[in-house]
Amino acid sequence: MAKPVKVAINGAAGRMGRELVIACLRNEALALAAAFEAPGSEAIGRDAGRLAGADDAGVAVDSAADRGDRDFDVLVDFTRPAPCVEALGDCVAAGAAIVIGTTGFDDTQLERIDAAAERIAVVMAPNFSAGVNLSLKLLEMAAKALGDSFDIEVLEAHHRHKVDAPSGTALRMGEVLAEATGRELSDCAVYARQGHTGERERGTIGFQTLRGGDIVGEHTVLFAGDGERLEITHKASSRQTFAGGAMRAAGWAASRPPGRYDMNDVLGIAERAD
Ligand SMILES: NC(=O)C1=CN([C@@H]2O[C@H](COP(=O)(O)OP(=O)(O)OC[C@H]3O[C@@H](n4cnc5c(N)ncnc54)[C@H](OP(=O)(O)O)[C@@H]3O)[C@@H](O)[C@H]2O)C=CC1
Ligand SMILES: O=C(O)C1=N[C@H](C(=O)O)C[C@H](O)C1
Repeated sequence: MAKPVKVAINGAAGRMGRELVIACLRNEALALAAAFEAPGSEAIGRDAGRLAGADDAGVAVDSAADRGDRDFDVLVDFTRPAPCVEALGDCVAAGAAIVIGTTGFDDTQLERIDAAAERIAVVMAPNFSAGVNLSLKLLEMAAKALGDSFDIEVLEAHHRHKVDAPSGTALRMGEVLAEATGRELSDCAVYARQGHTGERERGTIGFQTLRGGDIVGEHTVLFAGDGERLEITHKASSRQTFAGGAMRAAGWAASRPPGRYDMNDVLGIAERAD
């Protein structure tokens, strides 16, 4: 049997971090090798499995400042843009791959990720669920088929703790929709409406953001035409769907050459639908 892939989890005490620890412990092809938290976090020193509500994992949470001293094949990061970018240097130095689930990066941070992908395998996706990644293909097909006679709106809803808006998934959906209809998202996105807005401008893609309670993550793309409308919806009801997908990506990434990959590469549905 092949040796298990050594996985480290950055942000191990977070909402996703705890789910990632559980998903890693459940996956026989993977071994939890390390877990990191922000320097000064009260989670440091605690067992990562216990912290996640599972059995003892035999892995104590370390400070991210000590990451360079630990041995792992893949780092899985669901934190914030700044700590994620900070972790890239350690991954490059160790020759380890990175799986990035964090969302909300600015252009400079994205350039740092692209630069790291020249040295190591980087799998980055704003959503690691199989359903959302399949929906990106469906959206591409629908946008191409319906053309600009249908108005497109992207609606997303998340829990009250989410700090970035629109969600990374909604923005990715917007990019796919814009590309499928020969546009740049930056030229056609409308992120807010208030007051006397005038009529809806043809060819724009609107985004609506809802925040509240414990909503795990819901996305709907509305294609509104004359006399009919099509809605494509994905609803996540458990963070394990993201965590399981991220662990699948970690196992896949460990043996990949340097490059920037996404979840459709992992799932083997990377070709664009024509
Ligand atoms: N791609 C996908 O499928 C999904 C992506 N996400 C994304 O994942 C990210 C995290 O979401 P969520 O788990 O809800 O957020 P949380 O705030 O619950 O978790 C983030 C964790 O990262 C920790 N952290 C902060 N700084 C560092 C550091 N320097 N080193 C290591 N860890 C650090 C935080 O610690 P502290 O609280 O002490 O600051 C916290 O424990 C978000 O960007 C979200 O959009 C979420 C779900 C699915
Ligand atoms: O912050 C979250 O929780 C989520 N974030 C991701 C995003 O921004 O798209 C994915 C998921 O919907 C949950």
